[in-house]
Amino acid sequence: MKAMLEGLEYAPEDNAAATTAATAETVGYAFSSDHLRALERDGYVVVDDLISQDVARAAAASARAMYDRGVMQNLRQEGRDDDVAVLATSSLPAGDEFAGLRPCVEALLRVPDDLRRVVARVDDDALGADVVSKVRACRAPDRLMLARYGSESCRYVPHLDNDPSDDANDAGSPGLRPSDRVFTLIAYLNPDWDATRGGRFRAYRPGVAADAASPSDFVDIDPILGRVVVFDAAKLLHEVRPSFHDRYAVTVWTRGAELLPA
Ligand SMILES: O=C(O)CCC(=O)C(=O)O
Ligand SMILES: [Fe+2]
Repeated sequence: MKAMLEGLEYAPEDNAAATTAATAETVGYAFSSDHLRALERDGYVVVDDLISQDVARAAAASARAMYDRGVMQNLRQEGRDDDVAVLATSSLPAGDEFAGLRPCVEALLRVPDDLRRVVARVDDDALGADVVSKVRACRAPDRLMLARYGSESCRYVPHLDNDPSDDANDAGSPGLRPSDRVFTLIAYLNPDWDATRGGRFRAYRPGVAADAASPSDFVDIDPILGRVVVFDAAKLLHEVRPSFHDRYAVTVWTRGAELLPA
């Protein structure tokens, strides 16, 4: 197992700027000011062209291999049924069967720099102060989470990823606490997903309580291959609806700049 988890020597903080610069010529930037306006207005934005289908497919195969190897575990947290593996971005699992994760993770780790580029290009007045300050503050983290929801109606009840009213919000080491989360980035890794499989990501409108919500109070998003959802970790109430098929995703929580090592 140790050999399997050996590092790939990928340093996200250094690498983010370099890889963004290197790929900008060929792939362009995934985010525009419209994405940031949606993020501000709705608390979330869906981006379908950040990760190519090939990259997502390779990541999906590696995620499945991780599960098959028994690396993912249920956290026994009330309200969530997923099995997860928390991985250091600097030491993604080595070996061919896991290599597919890396390009997908790299794409997610570039997002903070990409968002800052958008903010730098756009007039501040055109964007809200809250989203601008969060984009300026957010940084690529040094951990990511791989999650699998099984087919037995596995779900995650409505919650905030950064919830000050939760006793556990400040638990953990600096940089890894829920309270450190700024934006949540989730890449879905599910080829051939269709509505009969359930497992939708439900995003509630701002200010709505989940137990009093009517259908016009939320949007359901299919976890299709290569789709990325970006949302405000402290603002967007969300859930995973019961899933009737294996459902994989990789999650990155961008964190505040003040938490970066000097
Ligand atoms: O996989 C998803 O769609 C969301 C999962 C989630 O909300 C979480 O892990 O906090
Ligand atoms: Fe969540």
